Amino acid sequence: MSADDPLVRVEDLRKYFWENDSLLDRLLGGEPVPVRAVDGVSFDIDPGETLGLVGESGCGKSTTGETLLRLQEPTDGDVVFDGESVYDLEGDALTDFRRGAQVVFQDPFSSLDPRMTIGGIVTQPLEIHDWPWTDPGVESRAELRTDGISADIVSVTVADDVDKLVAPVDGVATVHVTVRSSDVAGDVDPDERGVDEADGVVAEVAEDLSVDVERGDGIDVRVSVDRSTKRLRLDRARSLLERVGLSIDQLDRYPHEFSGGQRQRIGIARALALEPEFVVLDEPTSALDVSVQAQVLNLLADLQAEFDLTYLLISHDLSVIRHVCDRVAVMYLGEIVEIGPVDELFADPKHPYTQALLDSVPRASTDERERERETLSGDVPSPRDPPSGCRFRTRCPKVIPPADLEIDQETYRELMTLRERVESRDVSLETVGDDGRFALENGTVSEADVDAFVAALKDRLLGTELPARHDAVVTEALASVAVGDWEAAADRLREEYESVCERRNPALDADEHPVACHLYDAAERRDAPAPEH
Ligand SMILES: Nc1ncnc2c1ncn2[C@@H]1O[C@H](COP(=O)(O)OP(=O)(O)OP(=O)(O)O)[C@@H](O)[C@H]1O
Repeated sequence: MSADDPLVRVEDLRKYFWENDSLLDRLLGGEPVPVRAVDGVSFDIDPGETLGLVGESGCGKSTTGETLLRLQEPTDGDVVFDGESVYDLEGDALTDFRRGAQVVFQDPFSSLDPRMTIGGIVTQPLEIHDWPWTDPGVESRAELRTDGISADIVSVTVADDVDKLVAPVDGVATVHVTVRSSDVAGDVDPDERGVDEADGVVAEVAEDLSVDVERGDGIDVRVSVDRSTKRLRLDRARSLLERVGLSIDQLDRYPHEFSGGQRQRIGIARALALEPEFVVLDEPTSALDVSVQAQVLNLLADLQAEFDLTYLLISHDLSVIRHVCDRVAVMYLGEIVEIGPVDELFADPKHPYTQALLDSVPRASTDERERERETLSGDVPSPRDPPSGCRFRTRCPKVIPPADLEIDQETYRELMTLRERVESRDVSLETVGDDGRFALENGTVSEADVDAFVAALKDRLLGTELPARHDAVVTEALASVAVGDWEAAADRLREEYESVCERRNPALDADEHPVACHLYDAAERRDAPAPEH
């Protein structure tokens, strides 16, 4: 892996779920229909970077995080971590990946085992991964400094297993030893680990190791790890808890004795226990009080700087993303629709979905406040049966009308919603008109009633009066509905109003700040309203 390579590369990742097919589906014997939770997602995360993944609930964010950590097996695609395909890893290489890539879950209440003490929770990954590790191939070495004593008479022995506590560089674990005469060293606490005094000589070791000094013909210094494995693990848990802002005398307490924010700190300490390079933060602050959220986000930022961490931050909350991320990927129904640097994406959101999401966040600047406001209405469609073409088109306030259709966006949106309802037969004919005015037989009104029925139906389904041309098309389509021919109605409306957005799924363009929307592809832009917002 070269210095410019991303730490994580996600390539056309797909994760489909089949297991939720209902009994009815199975009885009807149709082909199983998968939930396409993640449907062809690609992005990179550079070392030290925080990439945000944002979108409404159910868009596939958590499934993306879990699949790229190999907590779920992918349906297709690849994830390359540190230059190697995650799904090809086996044995030690897989164990190393499990150590190096960790997760912090949303809910600190359910992600901590209530029967375990905090000490047990934070030391558990250390036990599972048999920490501390020592490698017989690693050479142990001392770097000696002396003060008031000649280095020639000092001999230092370093135990082979100091790599348990000293990270080796290029196969060498180096410990830093200082030997001074007591005159220059001043007072020494003999109980402190890492310091020893004998016959007017003080030896100190900079790392978290033990040191013994003896004076005979010369000065003999021995550096070792003199604690049991259990002790080392508890010491590490203590220092981690301290680092995340908890008191070290809380090791024997249970999760229910802590607040939500403290529990999330415990979850973070657990995730960092094995010194990972990469952490997926899945809604790390969503379950917390607003007052605590910023503290936890600041802690995560401090830890990232201190330990060179790379983050994927999953959140539905754009204000959290803005606070922490370098870049952000916007996800809708299993796909990435826009990805770019966080400042650019907030100042100049391109995709109508991103624009709509941003409209739900309080504005920071007047410029942004003055942007045309669009609201995001309706629910995310089912990932079992996503809309054809652009998946956002059923809710998009900027869906592109056919080129020859002179129509304002509001009217077009209304007609597209009408089409959706006709296509899914989501119109109750029984309740049209005044009570009992129209008698329906087999879902059909009598021929004499068709005109009145269509007028009443139009009143019900449309908020505004349509221009004559469109009124004629809708009247024709609804007349088919009145006689039970839903297919003819749907065909008539499609023939007139079909959008490029439903014919083709736009791909992310190759821009610095890529977006997947037909408003931005050159061919469509000629016909479409300008994409400004
Ligand atoms: N094990 C599963 N079996 C079947 N469907 C699943 C499974 N896990 C997730 N899904 C479905 O996959 C889609 C994506 O879910 P996912 O949890 O990844 O979305 P999300 O964006 O993280 O939402 P949230 O913020 O609510 O967790 C949803 O429709 C969800 O119901």
